[in-house]
Amino acid sequence: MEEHKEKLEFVKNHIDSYPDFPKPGILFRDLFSVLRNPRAFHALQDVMIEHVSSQLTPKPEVIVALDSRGFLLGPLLALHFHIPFIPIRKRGKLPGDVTRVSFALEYGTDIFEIQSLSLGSGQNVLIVDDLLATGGSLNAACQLVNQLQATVLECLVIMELVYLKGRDNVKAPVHSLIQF
Ligand SMILES: O=P(O)(O)OC[C@H]1O[C@H](OP(=O)(O)OP(=O)(O)O)[C@H](O)[C@@H]1O
Ligand SMILES: Nc1ncnc2[nH]cnc12
Repeated sequence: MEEHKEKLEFVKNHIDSYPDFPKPGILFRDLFSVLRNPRAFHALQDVMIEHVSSQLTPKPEVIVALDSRGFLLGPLLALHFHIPFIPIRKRGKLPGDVTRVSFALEYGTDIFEIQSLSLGSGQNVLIVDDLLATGGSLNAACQLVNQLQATVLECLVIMELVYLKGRDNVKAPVHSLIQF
């Protein structure tokens, strides 16, 4: 437990912050500054795996992650737990039959898509992303999972911008490892 906290603190200390990026008024929290440091990236992987192993029941059957920074994280869990990795992508990037939803961002609007054959009815899904801001992205992801008749066990994010109250907009349990 102490070790878990120390690893989280270590990761937090490696998150760089950029005021007024990409727009005035946004304080951008940069996941890439963690990935740049192999010890910090490893600590991040450890705390994600520990969370799923010790705090999440039932266990996920599928990892779904969000375009694009979620793609750096979801596969770490999918490989570790030997379960499928499924992407949710911004519009027009996925081939075949897709299920679609539009949503609002902290700085704009967008459309998310998932391949319709990628989830089975009743599957337990863990959704992974780097950051929770307004919650628009994660809630859209939950809608897509639900449209395919699967169940969102939890949305796991590395960083939560608590002051934006984004978790109130997500109709599924949210767990954040680091809060700002
Ligand atoms: O809680 P929200 O207000 O929805 O914002 C959070 C989302 O915003 C960022 O992605 P972005 O859309 O900037 O895309 P990127 O990962 O491709 O940079 C971030 O990686 C989350 O996915
Ligand atoms: N403040 C922020 N920092 C990094 N990514 C974000 N996505 C939405 N808001 C963000």
